[in-house]
Amino acid sequence: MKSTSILSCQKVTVSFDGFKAVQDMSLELAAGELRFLIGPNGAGKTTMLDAICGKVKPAAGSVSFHGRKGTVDVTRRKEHEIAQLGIGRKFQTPSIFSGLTVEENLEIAMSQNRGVWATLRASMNKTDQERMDAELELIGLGDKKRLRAGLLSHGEKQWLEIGMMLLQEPEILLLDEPVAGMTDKETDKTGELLQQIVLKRTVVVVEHDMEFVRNFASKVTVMHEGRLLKEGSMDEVQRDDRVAEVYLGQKRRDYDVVSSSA
Ligand SMILES: Nc1ncnc2c1ncn2[C@@H]1O[C@H](COP(=O)(O)OP(=O)(O)OP(=O)(O)O)[C@@H](O)[C@H]1O
Repeated sequence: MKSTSILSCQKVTVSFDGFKAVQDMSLELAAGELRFLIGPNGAGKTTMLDAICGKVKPAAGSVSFHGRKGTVDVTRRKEHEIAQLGIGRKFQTPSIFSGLTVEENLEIAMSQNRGVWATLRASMNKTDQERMDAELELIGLGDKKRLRAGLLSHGEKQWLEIGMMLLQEPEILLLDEPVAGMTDKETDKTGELLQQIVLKRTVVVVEHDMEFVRNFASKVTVMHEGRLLKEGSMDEVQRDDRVAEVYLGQKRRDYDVVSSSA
């Protein structure tokens, strides 16, 4: 039973010039869960991830990370410190080095974790090589490790970036629309990859692709106008009239997908 809390956000409010993009939002994550954060455009999903990774500072509320190094009040730390503590953030556009090979990209990610040591060591040792091979296998790019990253498909680039993040050993991974622009096959592979990742880590995914959410989510958090609207299984969320209403008002297409399987 995975029930140890790894992140606790209490009544978080984020304001931009007086406009509350996130308001009184609470979110509790258990270690090892794959949580989906959904809601219509402008609901505050991305801003909530920003508050967790320190990109924005809440005007009110608390964000406590119960990581390997004990409990940390994230709102008091800088973004790079939070990343080092174990909260990794992936944005929509992959930030990889296109001119370098897949393997070289992963090598750089691994050395970033190590700081000074990496610059002192010219080549990877056996343990590093094994970690790298395991990561390549996990992200499904083993046979493309010598290919220049710029030549990968859109989906493969996203997986490479996820692999790079994993080599930095985050305890929580925050992903913003990871399957946007992917083919159906790539989307399914991404879902399977996330299921593998949560065997060791906790993942939060902001997502608009409802079919993807339905296929891979166990617990879903719905936001609307900066607030928590509903939390529960996809079935519970799909049956909720208020959820249907906000999707009807703002995103007819998403709602149709949600309701068609309810
Ligand atoms: N830096 C900012 N300055 C001012 N307003 C902002 C800023 N960032 C976000 N907002 C506003 O806050 C609200 C929430 O935005 P946010 O991007 O968090 O929503 P979202 O749920 O992720 O939306 P989407 O699904 O469209 O990406 C929106 O109204 C947005 O315009």
